[in-house]
Amino acid sequence: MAVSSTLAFSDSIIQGRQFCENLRLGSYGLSSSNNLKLKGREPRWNFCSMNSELMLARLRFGTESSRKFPILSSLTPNITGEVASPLEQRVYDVVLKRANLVKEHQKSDGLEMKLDIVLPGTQQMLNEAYNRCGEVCAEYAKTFYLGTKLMTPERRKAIWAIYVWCRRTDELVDGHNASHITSTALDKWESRLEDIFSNRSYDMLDAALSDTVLKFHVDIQPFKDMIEGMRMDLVKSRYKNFDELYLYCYYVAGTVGLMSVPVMGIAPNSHATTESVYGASLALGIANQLTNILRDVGEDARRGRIYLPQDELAQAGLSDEDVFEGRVTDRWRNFMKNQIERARKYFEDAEKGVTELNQASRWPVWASLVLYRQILDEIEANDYNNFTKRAYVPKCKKLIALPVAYTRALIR
Ligand SMILES: CC(C)=CCC/C(C)=C/CC/C(C)=C/CC/C(C)=C/COP(=O)(O)OP(=O)(O)O
Repeated sequence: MAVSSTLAFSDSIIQGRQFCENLRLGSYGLSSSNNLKLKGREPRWNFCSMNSELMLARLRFGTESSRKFPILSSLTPNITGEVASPLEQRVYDVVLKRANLVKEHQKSDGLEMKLDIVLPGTQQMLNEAYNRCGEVCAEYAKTFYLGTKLMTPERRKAIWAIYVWCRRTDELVDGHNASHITSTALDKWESRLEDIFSNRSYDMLDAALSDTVLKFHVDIQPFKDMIEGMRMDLVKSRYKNFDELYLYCYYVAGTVGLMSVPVMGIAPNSHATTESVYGASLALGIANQLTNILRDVGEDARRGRIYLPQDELAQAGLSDEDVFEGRVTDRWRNFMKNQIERARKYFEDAEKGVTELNQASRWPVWASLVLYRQILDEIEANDYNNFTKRAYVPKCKKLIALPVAYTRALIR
């Protein structure tokens, strides 16, 4: 099983690699220019920093998500006149749009899922494609895969297809061929994505995603935004403040939450607003990514990257050199405590949304939430040495977490 799924995924990576290679060589009719300036890109880089009081408040309370976005329910200025920063506002606009789209579709067809008439033969090919997506998911995200087994077959297959696309996208910048990847390659990946959404596929894994996005009315924007995150990763190795980091986390992980909600489905008896459920899914993506960043500080530093807010490092009396040297000092411990607190707040925001999902979708989400959050406990247990020690959740703790997650999934 492991071998065949590795092979299955290797195939897809090889196809992806071939695709990258073709892009590099310009054989898709594009020049292989390395020019990183992208059409329409500039406005995205117009990062606005927060005012210093707001930043201090953030540091004191750990996170702004619950304070400024009480599950993102309102963006009106609060009594002190604070509003979300333009970056967060922009991310939230995406959340609102996604939620409205879902509402419109629910009104128009009364179903979350569109049922299509499929030509004979196509269904068999699609089943094979979905099975391959399942194999990839089983190989690379074992626990999550296990959880998806509890979902309805249609939803489970759709989640696999989305997972595989995200994995392939990530492989472009993180995989073996990463050093060859240019923004032009990402432009081509994006136009391939547009083809997928217009029901034109390059390979069977694309075909599975095409089928999924049509059936579940999944919108293209979060997928495009994820590619934007990869573009960001190509050119950026420092983040001035949490605002910048937040946008990066949205691009590479918050988007996964937004892609998944239409498939996971909101419980029919839920009284929560669609926006709040999307907000929670975004929060889970952000929480996961922040945790991932905190776990991988040492590994990233060895690649010359620091995914930590530079201004907060400076306020803690730390510099890039401290991170590169990897000394665990009291300053570092204090800095880490604040970062962990912030990540936990995002997990808390996410929790409120999990209970609103369809019953069968809750377990995998709870399981991944509980397990990923435990990485933060392990960083603490390692006395904040995330330079040379990798925080991981031991198997026994994972095994305990699964029934806990299952029980939580039963409760509304
Ligand atoms: C909460 C609600 C309402 C819905 C849930 C919506 C979902 C599924 C959100 C999850 C988003 C998610 C899984 C984001 C990816 C985050 C992340 C950091 C993934 C890390 O992936 P790998 O790099 O493979 O991880 P490891 O390095 O730990 O193996």
